[in-house]
Amino acid sequence: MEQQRGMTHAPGGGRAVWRALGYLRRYRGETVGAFVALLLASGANLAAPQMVRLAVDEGLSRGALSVVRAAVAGLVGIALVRGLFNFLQGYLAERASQGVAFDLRNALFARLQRLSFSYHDQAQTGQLLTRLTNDVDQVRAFVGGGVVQVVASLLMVVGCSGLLFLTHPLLALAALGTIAPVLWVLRQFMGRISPMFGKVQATLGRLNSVLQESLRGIRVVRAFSGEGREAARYGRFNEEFLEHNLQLIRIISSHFPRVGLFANLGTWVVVGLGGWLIFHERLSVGELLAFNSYLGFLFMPLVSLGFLAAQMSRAGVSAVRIFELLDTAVEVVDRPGARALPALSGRVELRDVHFRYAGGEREILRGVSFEVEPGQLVAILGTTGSGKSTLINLIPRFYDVTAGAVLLDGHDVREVTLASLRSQVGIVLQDAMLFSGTLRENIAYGRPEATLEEVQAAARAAQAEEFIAALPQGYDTVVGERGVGLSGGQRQRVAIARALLTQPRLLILDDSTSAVDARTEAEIRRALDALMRSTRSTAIVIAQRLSTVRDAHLVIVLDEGRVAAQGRHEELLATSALYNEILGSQLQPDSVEAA
Ligand SMILES: Nc1ncnc2c1ncn2[C@@H]1O[C@H](COP(=O)(O)OP(=O)(O)OP(=O)(O)O)[C@@H](O)[C@H]1O
Repeated sequence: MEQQRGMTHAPGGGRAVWRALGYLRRYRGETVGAFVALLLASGANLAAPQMVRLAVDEGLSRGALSVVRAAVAGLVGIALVRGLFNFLQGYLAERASQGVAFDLRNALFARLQRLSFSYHDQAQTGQLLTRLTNDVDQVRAFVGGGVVQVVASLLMVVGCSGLLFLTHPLLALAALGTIAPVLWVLRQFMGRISPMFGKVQATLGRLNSVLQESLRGIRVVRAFSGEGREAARYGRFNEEFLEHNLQLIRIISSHFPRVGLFANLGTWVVVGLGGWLIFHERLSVGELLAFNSYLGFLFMPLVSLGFLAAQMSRAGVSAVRIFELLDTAVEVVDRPGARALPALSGRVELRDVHFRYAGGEREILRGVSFEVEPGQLVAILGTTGSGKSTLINLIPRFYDVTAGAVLLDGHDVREVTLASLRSQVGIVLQDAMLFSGTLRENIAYGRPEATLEEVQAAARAAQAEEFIAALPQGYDTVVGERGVGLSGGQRQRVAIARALLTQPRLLILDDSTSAVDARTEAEIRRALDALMRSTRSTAIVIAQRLSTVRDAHLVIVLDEGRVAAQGRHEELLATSALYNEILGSQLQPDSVEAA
């Protein structure tokens, strides 16, 4: 889906560029400054041929050396002014466009942080990275510098044409006639180049996706000797990327010589018709020189308008991709008038909950209902794919129910603010994701202001203190990306400490203890029990161990999205065949529980 979207040839590219230009508003000073500087530089450019005309017509042909000297001095002055204003123009325009890129990147990042899980489920990370880096860069290249040049080039075209007419109307008419084919070539060029840009960006996105995926899964790749296959997959997209870029180059390089050819046409007309006019004394040599310079000046902005048009169409494609992301609706948001969830006591109720993933055919949860009192431990059990993870994702509103309701202390989670909801729910997910940084920073992720003592207390409760203390740098140990350098069990205990530090009234654990050995698991369980007793937190745990279901106040048995049975362990043992089956096949006995 992402790919198809990327492939389309940027409908609304113009509108998107226009919208990107709106970001210049914050850099109005720089933009206007660059524009004025460019106008002055162009003015200086236009004045130069007049100096040449003066030197030839008034100086050389009349033997007035002083006029020639003055004209040369004028040319030097013009060159200096032009240099200064060109510098200012370049500098200010770049400041403005860098500012726009800065704002776009921040806006995109903020949007990605807020977008719902349902979006991230489908989006390819590589495509998103490309939008934040390369697409922003394409827009940056045009906005600012490009737009100033477009306006200046248009003014230059008008100014030069005016001066040509002033110099000699007939010659001007003839010379301008040669521009028509140039415009025709540029039009053709535009039509062919802009769809190509869309393809290039989409291919780059796919290339980055393959790269990102195979780096993330490098262990799996090695384990299955998939290096060759991955290289081939990358190679395929890389080849496609190269091919699209080459096509781009072919379009560019086959069109510009034609522009040059037609530009020569103008010179032929000037030399031929101009020479005839001089011969018949209707034009001076100086005027012809000035005329030829202006004609040259006219082609410069025309050709650069061609380049700019290409750049603009490229920026348009990228801007569409950027705004598409910025405009993606965040599905899970605070409702208007949502109020903060008061301090929870920890009662949880699911009332006839139905759920279907966005675009999914099947209902994953079909009328799930249960109630949990504050401080209780709930164990969720079920066949694989029965919807256990999905169910616990609905409590902190990672997704919204399709029908029914999730209530905390009687408040529908959709009626309260997300911040107040999630700050009171502690979650340990299957993938104990850590960030590059110190262990202390990782544990304090949910409460960065926590003191070292608080961090230590959380680590102690999560049975992580011992291994952290054994590290040379202790809590200041820097863990790599995704917690590289720690074992799976260590990572999970850090993740548990992270959840505990926020002192949640409701704790949710998804398979959190599956990556630790039985002894550690027993220790963690004891720590959690102690914690739940002391804080009276409610805990909802996807059960992996017999001890969990035995201690649970309530066991929920899920089967294909329905609650097949619920009750205490002993009751279910006696009444539910499915429960007995799952106990036998899935749960690990607590051989070391007593140890
Ligand atoms: N993000 C998603 N988008 C679409 N469908 C999904 C998504 N996540 C899970 N599913 C589907 O929902 C169903 C339930 O998945 P879920 O992960 O909740 O089951 P589970 O009981 O936790 O399974 P397991 O015990 O194997 O982890 C599965 O059929 C799965 O294919």
